[in-house]
Amino acid sequence: MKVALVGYGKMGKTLEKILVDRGHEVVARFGSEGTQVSELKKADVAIEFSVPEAAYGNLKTCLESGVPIVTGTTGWLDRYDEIVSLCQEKNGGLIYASNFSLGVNLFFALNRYLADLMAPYSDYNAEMTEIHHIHKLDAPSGTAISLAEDLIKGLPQKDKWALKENAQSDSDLSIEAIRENEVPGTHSIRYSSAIDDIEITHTAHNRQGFALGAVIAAEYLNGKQGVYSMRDVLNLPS
Ligand SMILES: NC(=O)C1=CN([C@@H]2O[C@H](COP(=O)(O)OP(=O)(O)OC[C@H]3O[C@@H](n4cnc5c(N)ncnc54)[C@H](OP(=O)(O)O)[C@@H]3O)[C@@H](O)[C@H]2O)C=CC1
Ligand SMILES: O=C(O)C1=N[C@H](C(=O)O)C[C@H](O)C1
Repeated sequence: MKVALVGYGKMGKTLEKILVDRGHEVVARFGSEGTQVSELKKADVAIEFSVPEAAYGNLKTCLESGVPIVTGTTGWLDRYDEIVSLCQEKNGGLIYASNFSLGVNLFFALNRYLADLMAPYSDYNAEMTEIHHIHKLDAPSGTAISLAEDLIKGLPQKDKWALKENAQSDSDLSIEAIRENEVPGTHSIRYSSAIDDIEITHTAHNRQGFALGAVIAAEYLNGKQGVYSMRDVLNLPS
């Protein structure tokens, strides 16, 4: 598979190693100078990990150039529906995931299960903490938002999420976003009562899992049209 890397920072470089190990060829690399359509078109699939303000434009260019795209950039999701419509209009291919690692996708399922289990027990209050490296531009993380949206669907006590400093009522799911050293990504969900706490945590040790998952997603998308998720790629139950 010929791959264009749109965004060639920490993730782009980790992706390149995994792509080469799996027998793929990186035919183009783009950074903050932006994409070049003639180079982009050499790829079977583009993998986009850039910055929140550039993601929408990059995805639009890929879809308009007929290049299917796997994107993991976070912080641009207010425009997700526009990109899905463009993908459908162009008969393109798209996979977005706030987190591509197998471990986090299993953790998503565990979070949904736990929220359903806790729904009748209003003595427990749910809260979330995410910890990332100091270079991260967005807060809360895309993964925390995915976890929060799933939790709110299952737990009647919460109706929206808010960063801890903005949380106003008991029905807000508080998300504490901590920025610390070079932490790759840690997410915890805690149910606290006066009697005890129940807590689940996913800790990434490095970026390998994110990058491997994105490469597996690109292998899945190659030659397909449509909008897919990591649940499709990993064949996980909905
Ligand atoms: N979904 C997931 O599983 C994961 C998602 N992420 C997300 O991926 C994104 C990137 O993370 P990371 O690699 O750590 O970040 P980095 O800051 O290390 O890299 C970002 C890269 O994007 C480039 N860039 C800036 N503007 C553009 C543009 N207009 N077009 C193309 N590239 C551009 C930068 O270029 P230059 O070097 O020239 O400045 C840089 O190389 C973040 O949003 C992060 O949250 C991260 C890990 C996992
Ligand atoms: O910026 C990062 O590094 C990460 N971003 C993603 C997110 O916002 O959830 C995924 C992972 O946690 C690492």
